[in-house]
Amino acid sequence: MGSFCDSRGGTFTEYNEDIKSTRVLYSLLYKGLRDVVKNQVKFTKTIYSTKEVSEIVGDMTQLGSMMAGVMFVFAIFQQWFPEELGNHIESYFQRLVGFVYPYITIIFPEYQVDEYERSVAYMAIERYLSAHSSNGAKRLKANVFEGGKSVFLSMDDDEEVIDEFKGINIRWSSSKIIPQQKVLYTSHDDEKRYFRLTCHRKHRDLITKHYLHHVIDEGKAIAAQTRQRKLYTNNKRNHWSHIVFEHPSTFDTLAMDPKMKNEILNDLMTFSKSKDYYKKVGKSWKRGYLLYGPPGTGKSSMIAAMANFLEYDIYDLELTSLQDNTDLRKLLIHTSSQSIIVIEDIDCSIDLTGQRKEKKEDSKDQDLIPKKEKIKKKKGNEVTLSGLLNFIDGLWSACGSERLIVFTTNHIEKLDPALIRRGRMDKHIEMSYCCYETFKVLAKNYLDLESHELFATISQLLEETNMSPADVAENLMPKSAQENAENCLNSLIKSLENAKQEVTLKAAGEAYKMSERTSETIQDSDESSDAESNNGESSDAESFDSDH
Ligand SMILES: Nc1ncnc2c1ncn2[C@@H]1O[C@H](COP(=O)(O)OP(=O)(O)OP(=O)(O)O)[C@@H](O)[C@H]1O
Ligand SMILES: [Mg+2]
Repeated sequence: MGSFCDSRGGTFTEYNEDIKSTRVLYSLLYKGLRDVVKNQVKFTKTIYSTKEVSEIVGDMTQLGSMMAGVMFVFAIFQQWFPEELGNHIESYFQRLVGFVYPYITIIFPEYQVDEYERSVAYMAIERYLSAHSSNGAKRLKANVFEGGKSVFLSMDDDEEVIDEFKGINIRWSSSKIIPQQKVLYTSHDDEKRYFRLTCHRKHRDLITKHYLHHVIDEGKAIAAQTRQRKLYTNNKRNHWSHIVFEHPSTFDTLAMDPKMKNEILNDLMTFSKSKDYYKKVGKSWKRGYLLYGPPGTGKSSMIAAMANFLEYDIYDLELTSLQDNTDLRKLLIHTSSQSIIVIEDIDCSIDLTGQRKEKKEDSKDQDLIPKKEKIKKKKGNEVTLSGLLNFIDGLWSACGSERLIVFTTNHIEKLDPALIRRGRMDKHIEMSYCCYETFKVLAKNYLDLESHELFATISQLLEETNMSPADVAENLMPKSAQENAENCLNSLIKSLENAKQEVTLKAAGEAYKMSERTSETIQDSDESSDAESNNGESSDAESFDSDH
């Protein structure tokens, strides 16, 4: 703590002992300040004479008391003055200002009224200003992407820049409104940002008819070029939080049957170009994919490959953290177009497996079954099947466009038919165990091998075992710099032989159990037939006796 000399030579620490209350502190500080100013500060040369300094201090005191008086009157005025009268006076005042003030201002809020999504205009202006005039701004905000490779600079709050368009100067400023209600802290979601455009009113037409379109079109073009794809996930406050999405999986690295791969690529390509077609047939522009198959067969990798192929964002929806269907709808509204909404392992997300009452065989349409019933809930989870069905294919599915909805599961048999019927899950894709075609793609990707004498053995073994592409990939990955392609192929053959042995043992075990069961049944049936025959003999003897 710095020491502070006053006329009595005391130091700041002495003030410490006397402090009783803030009032005392203020008067001490005021006295200290007056002493310092009056007695001329020791380490600066004399600027004013003592007489002048005391005049200044005197004026300052008068000024201070005058300001206090004005503040007091203003507070009373604000408190008691009738509001509507105040509004009238204010509107007349605004008009008066309008006559003398030659500029117009246009405000662009970050969120439109009652909108969940950021306004397109705001985002386009943000992009435009960051590219065009952020070099004029003195305070900038930096968003770093791709691990620092790309930095997006935008104007900081309360900053101002001048843009020039067809010879006229347009002033842009950015600001934010802090919520009125007293909150402990304002999170990002509470602050409402806006851009303000100011220009001379004689350029009104040029601005509204040409300049704004130019800004928004150019901002969208810049956004498309520098688009950072994002991976979103729903957080505890039922908002989407995101990270930059960078996943290496593509359809080239995805090992699967080439015919099936092409079919999926064509399906995706057709979907992304069918905006008018979906409009013509009256369907919302979305498509459902159900990826099912054993663990480690590439379902999640397929989703990443789809997103990279279409350049879509991914919304990874964790159903278990939702409270109810409203949360589900709210999240859906917040998703942007050109995105994939993913629910992984849908069979164990919430209890959707067979929670419907046993259906009578003759029930015509699955959808007639009452969907309102609540599913046995995990603690606090009120998301219902009907909520999910509407999410996929109901009225709510129409909000937003160009969107894929992807479910993955290891157990398709557990899922409710209504959930995966066409129109909801339009395309069902089975990701299966590794076959020879899949193996060849993995060998090419992992070992740069297109053929090898060991391939024939591997092909034979793959037919006799069920090994997932994940396990095959693990074997093909060199574990040290010394391991070459042949070592990896041999390690794969070894694993396949072990898997084959397990399959044989398992089959043998099943066969043994089966034979056990049959011999037991044979034994039982022998015993029962013996018993029957004994019964038969005794009853014959009885009847013989009675006849004779
Ligand atoms: N068909 C495949 N082609 C290429 N790599 C694959 C394939 N299947 C699995 N893999 C590899 O195995 C790992 C696991 O794959 P992935 O996560 O996609 O499996 P999954 O089907 O989603 O499994 P789970 O059902 O357990 O979620 C990934 O690192 C991926 O590289
Ligand atoms: Mg997965």
